[in-house]
This record gives sequence, C-alpha cells and structure tokens, in this order.
Amino acid sequence: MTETRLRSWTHAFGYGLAALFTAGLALQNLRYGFYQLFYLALAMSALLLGGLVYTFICRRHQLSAPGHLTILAGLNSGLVAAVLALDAPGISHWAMPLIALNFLILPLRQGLTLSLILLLPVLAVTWLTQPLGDALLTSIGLAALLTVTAFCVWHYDHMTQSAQDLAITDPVTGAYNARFLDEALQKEISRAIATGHPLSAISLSIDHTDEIGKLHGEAGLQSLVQNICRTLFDVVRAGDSIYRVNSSEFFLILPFTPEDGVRVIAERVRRTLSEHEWPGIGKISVSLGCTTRGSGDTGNSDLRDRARAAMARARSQGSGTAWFSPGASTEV
Ligand SMILES: Nc1nc2c(ncn2[C@@H]2O[C@H](COP(=O)(O)OP(=O)(O)OP(=O)(O)O)[C@@H](O)[C@H]2O)c(=O)[nH]1
Repeated sequence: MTETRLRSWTHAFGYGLAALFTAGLALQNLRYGFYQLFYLALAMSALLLGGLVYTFICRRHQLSAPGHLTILAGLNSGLVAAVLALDAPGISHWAMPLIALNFLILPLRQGLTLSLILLLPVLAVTWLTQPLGDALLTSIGLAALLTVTAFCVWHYDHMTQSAQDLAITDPVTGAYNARFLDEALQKEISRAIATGHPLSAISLSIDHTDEIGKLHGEAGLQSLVQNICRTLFDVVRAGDSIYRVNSSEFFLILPFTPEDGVRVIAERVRRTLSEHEWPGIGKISVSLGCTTRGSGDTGNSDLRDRARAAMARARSQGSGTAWFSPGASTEV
C-alpha cells in the first residue's frame, strides 16, 4: 500500500469516526434540551463529513492536500469560540477527539501548533470555572493525550523516514543504491525537459578491482570503495547525486551541467582519485564515461546506457581515462 493510499484510509477513518462521535453528542444534547451544544455538535459533524468528502476528492495527492488544515482550523476555532462563549462545563472534553484528529491528519508541526492553540484557552477556562480537582484531572488528561499522540506520530514519521532511507541507500558507502538510480534519473530527465536546463551523467568504474581484491582481500576492496565514495562526496557539488551501481562502479547524476561542465568535473574526479594515496592500497585509477542529455533523450535508459558504453570505451583506451559521448538529438 502506498503512503498516499494509507493516508487516505487513515484520514477517512479519522474523519468518519469523529463525525459519528459528534453526531452522537448532537443527539444526546438534543435529547436533554441543550440546543446550543446540539447546534455546535451538528456543525462540527457537518464539517467532519466535509473532511471525509475532501479526503475522497484529494485521494491522489493526499500528502499535499492543503484543505485539511482549513477544515481542522475551522473545527478547532469553533470549539475555542464555544468554550469561551458558552457556560458548559463538559465541553472541554470535546477537545480530546480534535487533538487526536489534528495529529492523525496534519503534519506533526501543524498538528502540534493547532492542538496547543486549542488547548491553552480550553485549560484557561477550565481552571477559571471548574473546581480545582476537576480542573487538575482535565488538564492532566488533555496534556497526556497531547504528549502521547505527538510522540506516536513523531515515532511513526521517524520509522517511515528510516525505512525509506534504508530502501534507497547502499549500506557500505552511504551513496544511493542501484535500485533508486532509474527512478532518480527519470525524475531529473523530466525536470530537465520541463525547465530546459542541461543534465549530464558520469559512469565511473574502479580499474583492476580483481587484482585489488586478490591482493588486499574483500575487506580491503570494500574499504577502498568506501573511501572513494567519501572523496566523491567531497569533490562534487551539493545538487549532484552519487549511486553505487555494483561492487566497483558508481553513477553520478549532475543536474545543471552542460557538456563543457561534465568534461571539467570528470577530469577533476579522475585526477583527484588517481593522485590520492589510498590507505593500505596506494594508487588506483578509474575509468569514466560521460554524457549530456540531448533533446532526443527522454528515458532514463538513454542516458544510463550511453554513459556506461562511454565508460567501457574509456576502459578500452587504457585505464585511468575518461570518454565523452554526446546526447541524442531529435531530427528537425
Ligand atoms: N555538476 C557539477 N558540475 C561541476 C562541478 N564542478 C565543476 N562543474 C562544471 O564545470 C564548470 C566549470 O567549473 P569550474 O572550473 O570549477 O568553474 P566555476 O565557474 O568555479 O564553477 P561553478 O562556480 O561551480 O559553476 C561549472 O560551470 C560546472 O558546469 C561539480 O562539482 N558538479
């Protein structure tokens, strides 16, 4: 299940349950003749049903739907206004489902801000109008609910982020992994097509890895790959991204980089890596295949395969060289 679909279901569940709860409150208040509370609960219930419908309408872009903040701000401010205007002691408890809903539906910071804005006037009125014991119990209950809910949401966000990072990162080097390369490259190509900025790529292979492995063992090779990757991170600029394609190959995506630029950075990488004295190993060399997106390159495989073919060509010229392949143009 995708994150968007999961959010749609939890939002729908949250709005639905809260709408049922407030509808129940409305009926109860109608039965006992508390008409102001009846109308308040009815209005909240209608707004919650609106949230449910909005969730359904925005099901494809649930993560960025801005209407949830408006709906929840309306619900929270309605309750704050009622707490300040009505003389109804039990109304402070209505804040509980709203706090849970704020955290369930909004991003953590927005949920926390809205809940605090709701909680402060509710607690102030409770302390001013209720006996000390009741006020204390209500305050502890609401504060505990806010803390526990905020912690659960923070924990969930943290776990989700870690799982996403693990899925796209190579554990040895910290670079992105090969699985993420195609997706990231396609995204950059679409961005380059939309904005017209140049895009280049480099396929980098460490030369003579079989010999290095035989001489220094698998651990020595792994440590070399790790150090090379760390050096690559230092050499390239912030917007560039590095992917570990296999045990001895990296791929670099270089946005905003034209043909002249990729030649400059490829030469800088080649020189830096070949002049460095690698701990326990000494000097090494790398072969680099570079390419720049042409107007005819629309798929990730166009750039990826051409950069790798250029790298193979560089290798065939002798170790420690770079080769540039121009991009494909559309026929005019
Ligand atoms: N993507 C990328 N391109 C680079 C990098 N370094 C150099 N280039 C490209 O090479 C061109 C010339 O780079 P430099 O010789 O360092 O000159 P520069 O004007 O100081 O480069 P910038 O200020 O980085 O644009 C730049 O305009 C870029 O297109 C890099 O780390 N990443």
